[in-house]
Amino acid sequence: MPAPALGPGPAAPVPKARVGVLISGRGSNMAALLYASRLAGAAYEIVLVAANDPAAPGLDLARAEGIATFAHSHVGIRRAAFDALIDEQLRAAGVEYVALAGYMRLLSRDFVVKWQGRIINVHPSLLPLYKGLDTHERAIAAGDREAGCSVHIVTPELDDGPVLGQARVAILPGDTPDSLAARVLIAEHQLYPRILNAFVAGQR
Ligand SMILES: Nc1nc2c(c(=O)[nH]1)N[C@@H](CN(C=O)c1ccc(C(=O)N[C@@H](CCC(=O)O)C(=O)O)cc1)CN2
Ligand SMILES: NCC(=O)N[C@@H]1O[C@H](COP(=O)([O-])[O-])[C@@H](O)[C@H]1O
Repeated sequence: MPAPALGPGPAAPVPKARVGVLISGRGSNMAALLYASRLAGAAYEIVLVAANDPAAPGLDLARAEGIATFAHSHVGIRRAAFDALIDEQLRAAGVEYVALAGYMRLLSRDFVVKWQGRIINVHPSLLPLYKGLDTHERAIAAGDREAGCSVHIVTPELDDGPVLGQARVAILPGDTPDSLAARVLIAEHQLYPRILNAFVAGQR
């Protein structure tokens, strides 16, 4: 009796997309991306967390979780030169996609063009409403009934790229910018990992 023909065998695992996260502060969105990347079936892994402030608390969290980090102050360095420093670190780490997570620096055109189509950002408003900073103050001052967050493609213009996903959050009577920000942050932590996963999976 001839031995049964061996099938092709188990498919080779699809390598996970290598993601670099840029932060400036506490890094709660970075943490949400990191923990989601460890769930079964995640299409990405975080291979570097970089910050423009060596004192960013998110760096301690990343290091404690075994993620490589890079930090350098941007103060006194021309924007394009600083971005080139970040770019060098991202490429050295083999990063394929960049996720901005509370990164509070406008990126230079040269940097964005180099990463165009592979760099996304989470923004605390329902774009195109309230690009830039102080989004919750502005929504409350305008008397809006709802706020929220957006994940968008990063382009050279500020918060102007195509929106990949949004989550809406009701503005409650008596809301302050801080109380609203706290609820929008919950929505960000749910939206961002889902969008990043779909984004990298759709390009594999
Ligand atoms: N070229 C781009 N760069 C960045 C984008 C983008 O869409 N295109 N998104 C921002 C994220 N962001 C809001 O979501 C944002 C970050 C920073 C600023 C800003 O005005 N920064 C000042 C410094 C402010 C400070 O240090 O407190 C600056 O860079 O001079 C606005 C919006 C990330 N970058
Ligand atoms: N314009 C960029 C911007 O305002 N980003 C916002 O900064 C916070 C960072 O929190 P985190 O460091 O805990 O992720 C987040 O709410 C993010 O949407």
